Amino acid sequence: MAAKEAEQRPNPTVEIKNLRFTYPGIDGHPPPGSTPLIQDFSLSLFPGDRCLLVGSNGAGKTTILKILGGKHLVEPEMVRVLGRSAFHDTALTVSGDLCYLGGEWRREVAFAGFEVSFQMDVSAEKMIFGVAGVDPQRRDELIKVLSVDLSWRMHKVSDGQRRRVQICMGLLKPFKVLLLDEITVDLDVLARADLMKFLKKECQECGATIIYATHIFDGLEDWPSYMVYVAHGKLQLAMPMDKVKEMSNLSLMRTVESWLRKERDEDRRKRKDRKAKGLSEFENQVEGTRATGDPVHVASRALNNGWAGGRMHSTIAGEDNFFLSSNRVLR
Ligand SMILES: Nc1ncnc2c1ncn2[C@@H]1O[C@H](COP(=O)(O)OP(=O)(O)OP(=O)(O)O)[C@@H](O)[C@H]1O
Repeated sequence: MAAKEAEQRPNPTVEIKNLRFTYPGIDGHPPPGSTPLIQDFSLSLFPGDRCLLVGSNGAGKTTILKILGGKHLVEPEMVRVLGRSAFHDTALTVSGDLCYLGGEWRREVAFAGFEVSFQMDVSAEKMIFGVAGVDPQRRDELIKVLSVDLSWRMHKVSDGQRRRVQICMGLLKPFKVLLLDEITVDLDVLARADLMKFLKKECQECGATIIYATHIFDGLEDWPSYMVYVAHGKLQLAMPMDKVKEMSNLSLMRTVESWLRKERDEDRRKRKDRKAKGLSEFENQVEGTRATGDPVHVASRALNNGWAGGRMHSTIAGEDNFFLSSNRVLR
């Protein structure tokens, strides 16, 4: 009976097993004596899951999404997306099956593949219809969902209007796994609600899996089917939304707020204890960087501890990085 049930269960679309990840220092290697930023992180998600990824600033959400999006190198068995290694199997992203819309995308989609800036004197129509191989029905639906006016000139629109065009373009190709790193910041309440409704439908009707990292919980009460809470690069909680609701009778925002408050109080207490013992207040500080190494993995530098020459983009915020940016969302 159990075997039959296991047989009927779909394969996970996202599978993370004991993930460890360390950002390299300036020499391309983790600073000696440091500890991994992401540790002991395991998670399985299935077709149809709408996962909300929450955690305080610096918890590791973006890092996890980028690893899933194949932007950082990790051991292939640690992260599987649609049964494949996102970093090694570039066909996953090229086909559109795996789609990452996050910080880099916000800056780069402006010219990546289209060779035009999102702030050029070009119409929204030209931008959107310039994407080849798209189902016209899906395109029409997205234009409607995001209320894009095709006559908008991209150099004259507001940040939110530009964002709508950008999101529309990002979603034109159907995806099986979508990774969203807070892309709705500039959207008005209506645009955001309609977009989240569209994304929910993609999961329910097409079996897509979405992981959405956000700090904005307005109107999200009934959106997620699954919650993941991460703190200091470690998984604190991963459970279906029904279970979260059983655990807490507070609103989604208040629930998350209570977790973060508890985490902050605990951090403060630890810092106070360390200070009282004459130790440095902050743990894991190596040469002023939070990017820390793993002595065990130093031996396996073939995997480069996350550094992928030529593929890992700079995440250093600065004017130079935003020259052709579609907006000014700095991370
Ligand atoms: N390229 C990098 N090199 C070294 N450390 C980095 C790099 N990018 C991020 N970090 C560090 O990794 C930690 C996790 O960052 P990450 O961006 O994943 O957090 P986050 O949970 O997405 O935060 P936020 O909610 O503020 O977006 C932070 O302490 C950050 O300083």
